Amino acid sequence: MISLQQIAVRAGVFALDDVSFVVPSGAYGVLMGPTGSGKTTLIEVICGLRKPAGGRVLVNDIDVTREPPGNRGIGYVPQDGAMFPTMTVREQIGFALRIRRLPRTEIDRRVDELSARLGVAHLLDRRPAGLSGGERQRVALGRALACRPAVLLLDEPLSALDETMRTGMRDLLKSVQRDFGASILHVTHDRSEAAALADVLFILSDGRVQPAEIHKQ
Ligand SMILES: Nc1ncnc2c1ncn2[C@@H]1O[C@H](COP(=O)(O)OP(=O)(O)OP(=O)(O)O)[C@@H](O)[C@H]1O
Repeated sequence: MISLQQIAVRAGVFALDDVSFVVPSGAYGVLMGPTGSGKTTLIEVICGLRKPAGGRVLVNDIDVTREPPGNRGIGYVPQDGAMFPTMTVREQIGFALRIRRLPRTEIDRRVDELSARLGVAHLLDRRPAGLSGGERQRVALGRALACRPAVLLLDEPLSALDETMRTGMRDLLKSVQRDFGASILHVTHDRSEAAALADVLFILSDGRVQPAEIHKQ
């Protein structure tokens, strides 16, 4: 469960004053809204990269508003996939596990399992420069899932992909929701993507988040 309660946030002259919404436990939430409406800003507040001026962020009923990003039980896939250029795919996926000082054998076991699940096992020794957009997104997803987060935040994860890859990645995201049991919040501009994926849909516009109907196609 992800719950935002009366969040206020400032980014330069941009401000949101009173944003509240809930993605229920295990649900796939989609957040839509015009360019510049503050979707990424809200995602950054949820994962702890941006400090809110007021309000609370709850993950599975626990107030994480003052917790550092690594203590929130949240996996984050940023808009550009943001890879570390010098690390191999194995190192990227295992990164958060090394920070948590898990034993080497456990890290290798989890990375092997995840990379097989996400279809990137053949890429483990490669570096990001040679990866396609779809491969990068799968690796970024693996890195976010490695710590078995309660919540997964996805900022426009399909926007750089062509139609075929997009369909494959949509199916993968739905199966990740099923298999990992995480609550998901996915930001997109694409209505058909929202309709295909969302259990709950929210629109951010003029500083307000409102629930919206999902028109399944
Ligand atoms: N560090 C900053 N300094 C000044 N303004 C900022 C900063 N970060 C974000 N903003 C502004 O906050 C507003 C919201 O930006 P944000 O990236 O959250 O929008 P968005 O809804 O994710 O947009 P898009 O759909 O284009 O990705 C924008 O007007 C942006 O210019």
